[in-house]
Formats: sequence, C-alpha cells, structure tokens
Amino acid sequence: MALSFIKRVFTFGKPSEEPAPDAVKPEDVAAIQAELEPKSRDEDLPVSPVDPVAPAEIETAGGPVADVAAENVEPAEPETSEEDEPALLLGVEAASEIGMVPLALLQAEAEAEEEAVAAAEAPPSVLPDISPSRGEITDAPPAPASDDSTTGSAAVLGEGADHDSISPLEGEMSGRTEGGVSSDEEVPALGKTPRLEPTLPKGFSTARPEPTPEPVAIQPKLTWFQRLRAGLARTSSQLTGQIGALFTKRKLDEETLEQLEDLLIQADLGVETAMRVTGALSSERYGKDVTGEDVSRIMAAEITRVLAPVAKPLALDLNHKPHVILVVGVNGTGKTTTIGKLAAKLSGSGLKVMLAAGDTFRAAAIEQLKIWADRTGSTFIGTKLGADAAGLAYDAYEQARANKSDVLIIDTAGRLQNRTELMAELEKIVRVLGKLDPDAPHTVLQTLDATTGQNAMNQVEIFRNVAGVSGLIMTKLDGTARGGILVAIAAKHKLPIYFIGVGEGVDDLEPFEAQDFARAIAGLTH
Ligand SMILES: Nc1nc2c(ncn2[C@@H]2O[C@H](COP(=O)(O)OP(=O)(O)OP(=O)(O)O)[C@@H](O)[C@H]2O)c(=O)[nH]1
Repeated sequence: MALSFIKRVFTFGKPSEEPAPDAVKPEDVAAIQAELEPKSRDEDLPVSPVDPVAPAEIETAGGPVADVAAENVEPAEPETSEEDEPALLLGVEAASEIGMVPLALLQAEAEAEEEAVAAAEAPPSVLPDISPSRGEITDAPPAPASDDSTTGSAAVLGEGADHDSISPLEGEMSGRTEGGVSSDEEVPALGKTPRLEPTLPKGFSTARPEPTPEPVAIQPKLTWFQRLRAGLARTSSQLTGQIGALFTKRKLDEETLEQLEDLLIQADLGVETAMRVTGALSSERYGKDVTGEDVSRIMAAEITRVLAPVAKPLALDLNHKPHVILVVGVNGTGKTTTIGKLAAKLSGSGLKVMLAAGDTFRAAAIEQLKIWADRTGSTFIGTKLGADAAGLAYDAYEQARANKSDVLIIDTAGRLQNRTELMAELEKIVRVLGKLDPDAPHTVLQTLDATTGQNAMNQVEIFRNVAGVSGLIMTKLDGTARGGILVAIAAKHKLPIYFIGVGEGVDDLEPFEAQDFARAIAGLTH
C-alpha cells in the first residue's frame, strides 16, 4: 500500500506520457520521505487524531496542509478536544485532492489506537467553539493567561477577524496568522491548533474564489429640507394628489372651493387654516383656471403665515444652573427618545447635561434614558421602580446644581388613562422644583405623536392645564399621512413649536422652521 501511495505522489499532476508507475525506484521513495520528515519535525506542527469518517463533511481548498497532516500523525497530547479535529481533518481532506490521503490514512490507522486513548483523556478545549461548517464563533471560556498559545488564538478569533465576512475555510486558516501568530513562530500545543495559510504550488488554485467585496453604496447626505420632505411625503402626496385631481381642467368656483376646503380639513390642517387657504385662492384666482401648483403655492404661503408665530427657538436661561426642562406627554409619544436627541445637541455644543429618569413606572423607560445618557455623554440619575418621581426630581436638581450642570432634563411618566394620578404626580414635581428654584421648571416641553392626528390636539389641552406646558415638540412626522395636525395645533393653541422629530435616530430632530414645513407639506420641492 505504501508503495502504491508513493507511486501516486510521483504520478500526480504529470502528463500521461510520463514514465509508468514502476519507473519509481525505492531509493527515490526513501529520498522523498527523508525530505518530508525533517521539514515537518522542524516546524513541530500540532497533530490531532485522524477520524477516517469525518473528512467528507469538511470543505477544503487543498494544498500543502496535506503534508502537515500526513507527517504529523503522532500520539496526541492530552489537550486534544473535539473542536480541534476539524483542523487536522481539513488537512487530510486537502491532501485527498492532491492524491495524498492514503498515506495520511495509513499512518492514522497505524496510530489510531494510541490516539484514541489520548483523545479520551484530553481536557476540554479552551478555544472558542468554531463551527467547522460556518466559521462561527460561539461563547467559550477565556484562555488561561499562562498559556501563550491559547491566549494568542483566543485574541485572534475574538478580536481580529470579522467572522461573518470570512468564509469557513478562510476563517479557520487565515485568522490565526493574521492575528499575529505566523507559522514561523512557536507553534502551540495540540488543542490550540493553528491554521496555516496554504501556499499552493504553481499550477494550483484554491477551490474557493477570493470573495469579492460588496460594493458600498454611497448615500448622498440629504439636506434637512430633503429629509423633511421625505418624512412628510405621505402627507403631501395624499394632499396634492387629491388637489390635482380636483382642479384638472376646472375653473375656480364655489363648488371647487368647497371641495378644496373639505380636502384640507380631512388632511388635519384644521378649519381655520382650510378657510385661510380657500380665501386666499379665491381672491387671487376666482373664475380663472387653476392648477394643482397654484393651490400648492398659495397653500404653502398661508400655512407659513399660521406657523411663523410659533416657530421659536427653545431659549435656555443659563443664568440658572441648571436650566430645568420637564418633559411631559402621553406614553409612547417619544418623550425619552426626544430627551436623548436634545441631550445630544446640548452636550454636543459643550453644555453639561444631566438626565433624570422621572418615569419611575416603567423599568424599560429608566433603562432607555440611561442608554441615551451614556450615548450623549450626559450624567444620569435614576431611582428604583415605583419610587416617588417628585423625590427623584428633587435629588436630580440638587445633584445637577452640585455638579454645575447647565441643563437638567427630567423625563416623566405619561399615563393618560389615569388623569387624576398623572395630574397629582406632575403637579407635585412642579411644586417640588419650584421650592428649589422659584422659576423651575424653566421649560415644560410636551411631546406629541403626529400619527395620532386629532388626539394630539386634545393631549395639548390636558397637559397644558396639568403641567403648564410652555412649548411643543412634534415627533414621528416621518411616514405619517397626518402631519397636517401640526398646523391645526399651532393655529389653535399658539404654543411655541421648538423641534420636530422625523425618525428614531439621534440626528432626526430639527428646529421647527415654518416655511420649510409649509412647503414640504404642500409638496413644493424647494
Ligand atoms: N419614526 C419615529 N419614531 C419615533 C420618533 N420619536 C420617537 N420614536 C419612537 O417612538 C417610540 C416611543 O418613544 P419613547 O421615547 O419611548 O416614548 P415615551 O413617550 O418616552 O414613552 P413612555 O416611556 O412609554 O412614556 C420608540 O420606539 C421611539 O423610537 C420619531 O420622530 N419618528
């Protein structure tokens, strides 16, 4: 059998006109073995028991790994574990591709009994669990500090490589050398088998092609107006679509004006704004042909007039240290997220910010605010679930004053289903803060969820009375068809609208600009 293997070594890859197998002389065989043997020993490569069944399950690119496998089937060291087997099996199967498996298997058979005993005695591997089929790494105990080779392996596999982007074989074979342990370095003991990068002889290529990197799509950065338009696209396209259909080849008369008014009211803009728009359109174009663009232009101008008085910046009085912002609103309207976005803006401009988790009813709300605090570099103060929110507000103010915070933002619970309780709690928070600073809270912000349409209008009524709301932030204007409600709220309540939210991301909050909003809702492109 050994002779037939040697013959195959010599005949592999050679043209058919090469000398017949019997041309191989025994001295040639001895020379080859002599050449192979010292090489593998010099490298002191690790070995592992050969499982003659498993190789079929393992993919390989083939190559000189086969030599390693074939020459190093020696009694295993006690650290052998199941995880290590694929590494060697990989080599065996690689060898099969260049016709060398028989030797590996022969030698494996010769040593099998001894190796099986060694494997049975082997302690569990400390390597991360690498799935041979998927190259995945799962949790594994950390490597003992004293074991250099193991530590090196864990560092490579745990830190260096992006395992998702590495093919199974590459993950097995290249991670090791890339991470700083080259094949020239001391090779670790069995149980931490290194994966050697195969260097294929000329004329061979790996079975697996090099992965071509995914093309990276470069997204042009949108201006705020473009983002606003995209966010309000549903609101505006619904409105302009209906308006366009209404004015196709029609002169402006009483009937079309009435129909337009109905459309604007249905779009949540409110009766007052609807009448302003139809009034302006009538005085400009009555009896004349009107296009959808005419209506959009006039609508944008009228909406701008309604919104301009409420589009105000949030004024911080930094003579107060801290300036206290109390954030109120129905649950789910975006209080916590908005606080995070505000904190990012404020701390990004160099102000010292503290966030207080005054929503003591929901553990998730406390945790969410803590995450925002960490993310924005703000100080966080919280208390245990169910604790008195007013007490937390008191402590927060004291701490913010002590650590010289510029701004303290207090989150609150928003439970509309129990208004009495909510009212009592909010009133208590305001009262407590007022004892510490007669002007505190200096700002009471209410968040409104645009997707709730007319409900948002009622919510302002309630919270205004309960907590003395001094300004609004409208959230979730992205993707809603009900963005018109902001115009109705502005017309009715005349409260400042400081910011609007058009997404869940930290940058998805922008100062409210009357003209931008009006033009975006009217479907104008600039
Ligand atoms: N699409 C979109 N989602 C938003 C926006 N603002 C907040 N959200 C999401 O709305 C959900 C509720 O937001 P929260 O900040 O938890 O609302 P909350 O008012 O603090 O809720 P409670 O803690 O239950 O009172 C979250 O999934 C937010 O990511 C926004 O402008 N656009």
